[in-house]
Amino acid sequence: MAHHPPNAPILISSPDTDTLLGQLATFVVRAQTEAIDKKGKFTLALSGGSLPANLRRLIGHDGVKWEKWHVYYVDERVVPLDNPDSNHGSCHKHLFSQVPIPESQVYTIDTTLLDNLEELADDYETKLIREFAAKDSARYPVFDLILLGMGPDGHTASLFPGHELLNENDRWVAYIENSPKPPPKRITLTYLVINHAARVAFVATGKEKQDILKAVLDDPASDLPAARVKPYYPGQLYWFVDDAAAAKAEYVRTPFQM
Ligand SMILES: O=C(O)[C@H](O)[C@@H](O)[C@H](O)[C@H](O)COP(=O)(O)O
Repeated sequence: MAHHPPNAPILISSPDTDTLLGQLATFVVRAQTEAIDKKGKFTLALSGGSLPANLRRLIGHDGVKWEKWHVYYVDERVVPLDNPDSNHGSCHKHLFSQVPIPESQVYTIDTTLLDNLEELADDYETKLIREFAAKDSARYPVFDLILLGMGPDGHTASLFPGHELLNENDRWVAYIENSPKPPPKRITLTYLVINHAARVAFVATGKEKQDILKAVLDDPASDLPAARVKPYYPGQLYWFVDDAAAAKAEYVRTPFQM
């Protein structure tokens, strides 16, 4: 596949969390509707951290077709699904337990493999291959939407500054045993997957993200993990942030079209 340069990221900054979460929900529903119109389903990958709770405005939102959703995890902590650290556990608690999404369309890690990280990552990769590679002969999975968070060190997914996984150029799903953010054992989608998505959106709030957001958005040469998210054309990157997180960034803002 010939790769075109990435589109410039679109930064949407909201005065408060409520506005931000309402816009985020509208954005997700638009992506969903476009995907369903095109191919009858919506493929989505979700992060952990604050993201699952930040999707709460989707509950009861007009136009959500939960039965068409196919949900994967951007990264997952290698713990049982009912462990408080589990990203699936968090998504289940904040969202999926409250909406009619078919359980079989939420793709969790295989918890019989918790003691074998390599097999666990391979198994999750096989789930992606089943979803994406079987139907069209695409070389990479093309998610309709990938939702990311960013840590104050610039990490995203379980891709941490200076870590060897930043250069993973082969696997779609990789494992990490020494994550600096606990818990240490995780699996993560790699840039091969993230940068082939149709849309990628970061959600970042609060003043503890000010400096890192400036570093990522204002320096086109930044090689921080979050700055390496550059979806290939025609993929588009969005940043949904609040004014507290955006306070130091000079990057141009785009008003959200309701
Ligand atoms: O499983 C994880 O730990 C996440 O996927 C991670 O990449 C997260 O998105 C960031 O650390 C931001 O977390 P917050 O949104 O909570 O700041």
